[in-house]
Amino acid sequence: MNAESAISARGIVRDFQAGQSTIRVLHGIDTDIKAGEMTYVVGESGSGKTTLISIMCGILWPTEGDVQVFGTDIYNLSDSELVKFRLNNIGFIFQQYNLIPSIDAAANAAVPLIAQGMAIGPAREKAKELLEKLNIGDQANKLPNQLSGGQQQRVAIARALVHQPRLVVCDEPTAALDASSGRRVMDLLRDVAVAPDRACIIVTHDNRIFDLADRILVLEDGRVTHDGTDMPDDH
Ligand SMILES: Nc1ncnc2c1ncn2[C@@H]1O[C@H](COP(=O)(O)OP(=O)(O)OP(=O)(O)O)[C@@H](O)[C@H]1O
Repeated sequence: MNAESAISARGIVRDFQAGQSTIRVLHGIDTDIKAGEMTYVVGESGSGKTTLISIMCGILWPTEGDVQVFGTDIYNLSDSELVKFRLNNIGFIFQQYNLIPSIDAAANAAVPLIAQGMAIGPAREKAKELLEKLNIGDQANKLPNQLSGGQQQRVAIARALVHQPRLVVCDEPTAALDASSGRRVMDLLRDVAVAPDRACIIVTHDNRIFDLADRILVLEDGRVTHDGTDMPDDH
């Protein structure tokens, strides 16, 4: 692994069972995600983007291959070590927000801090600061089902960033948001997630934010076909 890599993925293969047959979704991916950068993963629907980022952030086991995150070989950890590693180092924003329905927005956003042992009062305060930055501070005491889709997404974003993880991994973080909320989310992601010892990976189809990428990986049928600072001409 080179010195500035946040993630080093080697020989990543992932198969899924579909009835009697096996489908190979990732075909031996070798890539490094650099620290200090916002890396986008783009590609057509079904090209394997969600599968790849799920493997990179320790929530989906590769069929073959190794992933190092900040020098830790995550799939060689025990289950409990991996849970702890994720809690301390990784923030996720997935398309399903997975908010806890029975607790309010501030408590949902505070979950990682509470899981790390912080008392509820200060954890809620920290969570509220992020909700303010995301322009939903006034929704802090509402339950998820009292919030719009875009507001729920911002609570999920606050939850992913509240413990200042070294790696933030996002699947379509701006999909449910209007242009100005989307920009605010991207600014916040850059503030929290882009630093010399941190990294951020974003899967997106949102061409309103393509200009914000430091680096773009294009996936086609489970292979990386472009790795550069700009979008390839045919996208
Ligand atoms: N749990 C699973 N079981 C079987 N097949 C799966 C599973 N998860 C993903 N796949 C298949 O793997 C392929 C890649 O899926 P993936 O979700 O990674 O693509 P994607 O590029 O993120 O797509 P999208 O942009 O639509 O979210 C698809 O053909 C999908 O049907």
